[in-house]
Amino acid sequence: MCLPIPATGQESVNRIKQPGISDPRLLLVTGGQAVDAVALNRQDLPEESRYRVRRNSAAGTMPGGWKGNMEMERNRGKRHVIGLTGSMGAGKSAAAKILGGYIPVLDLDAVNAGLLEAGGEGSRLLGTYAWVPFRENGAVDRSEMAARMFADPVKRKQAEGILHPLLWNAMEDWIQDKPVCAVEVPLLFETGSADRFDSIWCVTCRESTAIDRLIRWRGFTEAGARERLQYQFPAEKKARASDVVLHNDGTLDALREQIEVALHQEGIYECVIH
Ligand SMILES: CC(C)(COP(=O)(O)OP(=O)(O)OC[C@H]1O[C@@H](n2cnc3c(N)ncnc32)[C@H](O)[C@@H]1O)[C@@H](O)C(=O)NCCC(=O)NCCS
Ligand SMILES: Nc1ncnc2c1ncn2[C@@H]1O[C@H](COP(=O)(O)OP(=O)(O)OP(=O)(O)O)[C@@H](O)[C@H]1O
Repeated sequence: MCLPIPATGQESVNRIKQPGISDPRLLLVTGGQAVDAVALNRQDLPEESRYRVRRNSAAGTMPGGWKGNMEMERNRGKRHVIGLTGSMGAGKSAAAKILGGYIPVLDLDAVNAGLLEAGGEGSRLLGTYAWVPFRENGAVDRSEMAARMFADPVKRKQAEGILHPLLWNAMEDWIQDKPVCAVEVPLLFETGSADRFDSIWCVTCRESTAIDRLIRWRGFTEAGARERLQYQFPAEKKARASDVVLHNDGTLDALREQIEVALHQEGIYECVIH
């Protein structure tokens, strides 16, 4: 798949042809189109060899000329991990699905669900607390667990104390062989984890939109949605602390457009095969 470069495509073509960037393995731009990670993924190469990201020193701007290319050369091999966050119902998973068309994305809620399955490490460790509800098959009963956890701060802290370290371990393992990737982390700021990421993207929308979605698509009652949201930072606080804000009150196409712009801004379309 190719990402169109709206304004600076031709510049990119020219810059990459400048002397000094003579590495024949650079595979960047063809006729105003940047070859992105997906295109490179189609190559028959081991994953870690497919693409590298260049971080722009002027974060949030389009790649900046010759100096930018020098930096790309220097940063070759540096891993780039995006933390994708936002309040519940804002559309993180919807954004993750779109982003997953370009780079690998890990969903920590899905990892958590696996940990709570029968025989999962989370189920095993949570079994030390008598209040944790289990199904007959040995899996944690997530809906009852949510009811108990969110009604009692001590229980919530106990569960988080067991599950969060397991989630971070799973994430660290997963990102190891991913030069460019994203991780969907609902409680990124609440857990003080910003430093784990090279850039943070926040999906945001009006609270009423999020609550409507949670009622309509996720089976929440309004009270249930509001209860869980009260344990998360306000959406504006998350947005203020993020590098990229994706506004998701509109259509999924509008969300996709913003994601594509953000991929350009972070230089993720500038790829090299090494
Ligand atoms: C409470 C549990 C059992 C509910 O499971 P369920 O399948 O209903 O929901 P799921 O895990 O898909 O989470 C949905 C959303 O709930 C919110 N949420 C989950 N845990 C928490 C929490 N501890 N505090 C605030 N919000 C939370 C997030 O926005 C998340 O995206 C589960 O979320 C859980 O085990 N939570 C504790 C682990 C955790 O903190 N996960 C988030 C990691 S960043
Ligand atoms: N722009 C949109 N237009 C229509 N539906 C949307 C849009 N964004 C998200 N949705 C839908 O709203 C619901 C909630 O979105 P999503 O699951 O992505 O939120 P989330 O932030 O991941 O929530 P959680 O924290 O619970 O995982 C989903 O059913 C999703 O398909």
